[in-house]
Amino acid sequence: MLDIQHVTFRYKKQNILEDINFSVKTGEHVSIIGESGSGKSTLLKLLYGTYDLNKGHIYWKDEEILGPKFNLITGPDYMKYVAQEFDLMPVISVSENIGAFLSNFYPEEKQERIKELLEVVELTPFSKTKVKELSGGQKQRVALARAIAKQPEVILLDEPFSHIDNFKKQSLRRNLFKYLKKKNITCIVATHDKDDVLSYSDKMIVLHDAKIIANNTPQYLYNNPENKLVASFFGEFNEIDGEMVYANQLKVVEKSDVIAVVKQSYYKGHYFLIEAEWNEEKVFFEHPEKLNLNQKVNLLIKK
Ligand SMILES: Nc1ncnc2c1ncn2[C@@H]1O[C@H](COP(=O)(O)OP(=O)(O)OP(=O)(O)O)[C@@H](O)[C@H]1O
Repeated sequence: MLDIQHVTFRYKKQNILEDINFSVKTGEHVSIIGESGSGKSTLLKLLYGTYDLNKGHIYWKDEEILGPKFNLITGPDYMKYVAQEFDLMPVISVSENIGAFLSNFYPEEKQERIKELLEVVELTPFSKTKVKELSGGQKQRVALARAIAKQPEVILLDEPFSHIDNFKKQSLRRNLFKYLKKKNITCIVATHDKDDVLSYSDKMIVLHDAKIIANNTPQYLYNNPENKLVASFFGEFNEIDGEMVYANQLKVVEKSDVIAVVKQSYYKGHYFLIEAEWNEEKVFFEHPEKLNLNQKVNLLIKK
């Protein structure tokens, strides 16, 4: 178990993280979300032992994770951290980068392992390409493969698919997260992308104003978004009488007391997102067809 106890951290005078407490069981997949600058990357760096804590403790099993005051080399050997800037060797090939930390005493096993990892990140055709000749997204995939090459007990991923195009992202995400679950690797992901969270995370931690404001399963937080920050992570929403109502929970009906005036229809593929005005406020709802400007519609919440 990874145990984070009363962690407080500041870069200069301002607390970036304040009294942070949570635990992650072995093999669990946890997402850290929050606005830009809320401290997600900093938290991953603290888990990796990059900085000394101002207060608190971090343990993996019975071992305390300590910062540079106590360790010459950052990062325990059972942990891997894939930062937003990947630290690869540009003039050697993709395969050589992935295999860089694998033992040369077992050359056949090493080649087998590299082959398996190339398949996980879908880079088999690039195995002999020099890393400096790859695109940003391809480099990110090499960094991910390299991080899991030696099978860490814990992997920390900072925006792991940020450079990867939508064509590849879905399958890569499935491959990687399935692989980590199969190998029982504990995984902590800092992300802005709900698709990283909804189908894969056991828990989701929300950071705001240096604190954890929610820590629960994605299903629970989706169904009970207590505040705007959580609701906005999952999609377009309205605040109606203090309650968060997703755009897909607001329906056009024959009769209701809520009469809104359509202002805009946005094409979204299998539906339109409609922006309308009600009581001089904007409301958003989903509708199967485009609606006309200034058309009046009756709305009802249906959860
Ligand atoms: N090395 C540093 N020195 C001083 N302040 C820093 C340093 N790194 C980050 N910060 C500040 O700490 C805060 C948290 O930054 P952090 O990178 O952890 O946020 P984040 O949630 O990961 O953001 P993003 O989603 O944009 O990646 C920000 O206000 C940032 O400016």
